[in-house]
Amino acid sequence: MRVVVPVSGSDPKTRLSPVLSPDERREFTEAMLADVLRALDAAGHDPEVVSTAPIDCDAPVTVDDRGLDALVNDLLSAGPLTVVMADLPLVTAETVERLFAPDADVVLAPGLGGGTNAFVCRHPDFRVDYHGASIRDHRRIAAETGADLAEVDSRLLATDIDEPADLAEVLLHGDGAAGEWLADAGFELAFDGGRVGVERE
Ligand SMILES: Nc1nc2c(ncn2[C@@H]2O[C@H](COP(=O)(O)OP(=O)(O)OP(=O)(O)O)[C@@H](O)[C@H]2O)c(=O)[nH]1
Ligand SMILES: C[C@H](OP(=O)(O)O)C(=O)O
Repeated sequence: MRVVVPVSGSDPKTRLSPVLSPDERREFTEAMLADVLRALDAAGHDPEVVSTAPIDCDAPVTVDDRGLDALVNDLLSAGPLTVVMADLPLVTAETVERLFAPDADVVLAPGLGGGTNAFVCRHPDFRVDYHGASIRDHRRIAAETGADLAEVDSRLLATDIDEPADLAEVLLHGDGAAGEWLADAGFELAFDGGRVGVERE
């Protein structure tokens, strides 16, 4: 099965702009991507990266500036496909194996906040509609196409790093390149009585 990791390579992770400069957002994106590729590789897959701009990583890269829906739906029309987002630095080989375990036409991995962090598709008619609460749209599309559906209940796969507060999850649980990058950049956990946050030296 083809395993694709889409990456926004030119101006990634704009929601992290309050805490990271444009160059830092690109570097941090590469670090998260390295963690995702390492997990896929350790689970026995040969991931390909499709990025909107050239990006440094340990996998074949295709540069394609289409938006997510146009890109992924084109790939889906060519046959079975797995998509794993690039902003999931907590993903491990074991969680990747859980994504591939169900023998369903479509397997969805929901993300925090309503997105779809990964999917496996073995059905010819399933298509994606990202953004907004895409997990709901993808459940609906799977039902409309008659595909049988499974979902993976995994905190590690669900934790996409979108907003500054999400960086705490990487410092708390990440043991790869993204956590190392944040520590080198001076990020630390911050405790102020509510959920643990981050602060920068
Ligand atoms: N190839 C490709 N990948 C994309 C595109 N938009 C987002 N991605 C990737 O899809 C995943 C989920 O996207 P988002 O969480 O919105 O990431 P983002 O676009 O870098 O972040 P924001 O600018 O904060 O929305 C990440 O792995 C992105 O790198 C796109 O237009 N093309
Ligand atoms: C691409 C989008 O990502 P989010 O913005 O939810 O992280 C989605 O999963 O629909």
